[in-house]
Amino acid sequence: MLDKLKQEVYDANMRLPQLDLVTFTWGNVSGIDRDQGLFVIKPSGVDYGDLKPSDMVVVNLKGEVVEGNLNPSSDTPTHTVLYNEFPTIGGIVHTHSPWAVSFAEAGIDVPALGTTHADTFYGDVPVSDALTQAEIENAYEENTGKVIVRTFNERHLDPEAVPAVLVRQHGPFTWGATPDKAVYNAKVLEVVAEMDYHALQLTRDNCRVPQYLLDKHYYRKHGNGAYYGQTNAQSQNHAKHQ
Ligand SMILES: O=C(CO)[C@@H](O)[C@@H](O)COP(=O)(O)O
Repeated sequence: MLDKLKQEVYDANMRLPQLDLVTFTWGNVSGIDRDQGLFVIKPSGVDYGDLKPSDMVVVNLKGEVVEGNLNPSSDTPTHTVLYNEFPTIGGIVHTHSPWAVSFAEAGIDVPALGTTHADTFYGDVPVSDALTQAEIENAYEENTGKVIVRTFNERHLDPEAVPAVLVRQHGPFTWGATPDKAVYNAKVLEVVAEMDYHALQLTRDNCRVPQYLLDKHYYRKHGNGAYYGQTNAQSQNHAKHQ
């Protein structure tokens, strides 16, 4: 079942250690088949070096395992909430990448300070509220998803325009149209978090990007007016002549 998606999610999971986004077994990637209402996620606690595509666990949108011999990621309830509440996303990543986690632990948004940020995130990457003791002691991972959704609703954020969040005292979740895009967004978040940390060490002045620069860089790569990179035809033609 869903062998192609399992391979895609496996490949995306393997990019986490390749991109230095995870230590040990921390982190996980999932991907969804919206037509079937099923998603595929990394099994819990399995070392990336021991992982196989057939180890991926298939889960429905109620969070129930429908196929797989291994336990799904402990964060499966969080992914379940996000797939239900953010209907356009196709893949989700959770990591403990250190620069993003530093902002999550400090309770600080990753601010939009430059074009590197603006190319991927249309504004600050928000930090959520801390989960309450009750939210932690009961249905913790599901409540983690609910706190993420609450953060976006309360701050009137579009999850497509800002495909990332910092769960306070925990770490980043990112998402995208595909598992691979969610991994890309996770790496960009880690890189801009490190850049922001240093910029904020160098100056206490307001060094946020102005709206017009944010617009230029974000919409240059996203939306109908996007013109960054190559058209599909140009890319296919280029690939043919490799
Ligand atoms: O956040 C944490 C641990 O704090 C988990 O996401 C991480 O260890 C990965 O757990 P899984 O192996 O996916 O169950």
